[in-house]
Amino acid sequence: MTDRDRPTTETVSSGDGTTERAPGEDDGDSDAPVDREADGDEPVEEAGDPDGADEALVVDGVARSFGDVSVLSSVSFAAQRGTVACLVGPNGSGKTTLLRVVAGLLAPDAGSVSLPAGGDRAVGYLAQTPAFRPQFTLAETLAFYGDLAGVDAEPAAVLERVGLEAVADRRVGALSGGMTRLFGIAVATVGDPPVLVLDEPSSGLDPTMTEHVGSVVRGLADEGRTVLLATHELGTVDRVGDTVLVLDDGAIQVAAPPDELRRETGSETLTHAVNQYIHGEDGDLTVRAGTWEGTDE
Ligand SMILES: Nc1ncnc2c1ncn2[C@@H]1O[C@H](COP(=O)(O)OP(=O)(O)OP(=O)(O)O)[C@@H](O)[C@H]1O
Repeated sequence: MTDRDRPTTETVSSGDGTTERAPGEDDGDSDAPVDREADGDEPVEEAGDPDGADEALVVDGVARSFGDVSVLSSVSFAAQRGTVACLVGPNGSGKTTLLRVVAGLLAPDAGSVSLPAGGDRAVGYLAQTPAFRPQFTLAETLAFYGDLAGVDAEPAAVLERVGLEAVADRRVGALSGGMTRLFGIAVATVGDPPVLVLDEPSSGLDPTMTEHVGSVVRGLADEGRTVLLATHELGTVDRVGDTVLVLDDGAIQVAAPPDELRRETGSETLTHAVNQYIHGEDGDLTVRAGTWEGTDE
């Protein structure tokens, strides 16, 4: 039995005003790996239901506000081991907020997140705009994040996961945009967490690199990890996603495989299908003009 097979879960309960917990978090978009176990301030529960062991990630009734603005009112879903769950929704619908709650960077006001306890870390996180020190090499950067998380960084193995093993000694500042994003994914896998949370891993990349990043993400899931990613690229969702989670109005409006969404809505494109679940501000089931950027390209 591997670490990942262990039928234990870590449950992060509702926030009730507790502080945010990520080491090194600064402006709310830190790419620092999360080390829940080293924090030692979160309850860890044994899973009561071994039959549910395939449900690697369970989000139950998560709510989160900023001041008097409610962003997430009640978000619930489960994701299985070895799958890619794609979180889509209009700009400002709360995707990043939800990912940060799942990654343990932001405490929920209510609800819970359950993660498998296998591996040295429960969850790895790629921020929407990861920032690395440009003068450090990839290997040095991985060692830094390994130290931060209290795990063996294993630079060679980690870089091999994303196909960057040949450039371990290159400075991060000399990487292309696509390679930097791949490196960010690699950093998220330090400590081999069973759950990866990736915020728009291929936004702004050219089509070839977008496809490559998608393949890397798919491969990470096929090895048994659970991937939760936020994206506006519905082509990527179609290629690599097992489940589409449509977030709008503070809740998951639908959770289903891409094909099923198209079938259920009688849609030819995934964009059209997803839009059927997004509420306009006037309550119509239409896309909010100017805020939905989903494409099927
Ligand atoms: N730290 C914060 N303080 C106050 N408001 C915040 C904070 N973080 C996010 N918000 C607000 O929460 C809402 C949701 O933001 P979030 O970034 O989660 O949306 P998103 O779906 O990821 O957007 P996008 O698709 O544009 O990346 C926005 O109105 C945003 O302004």
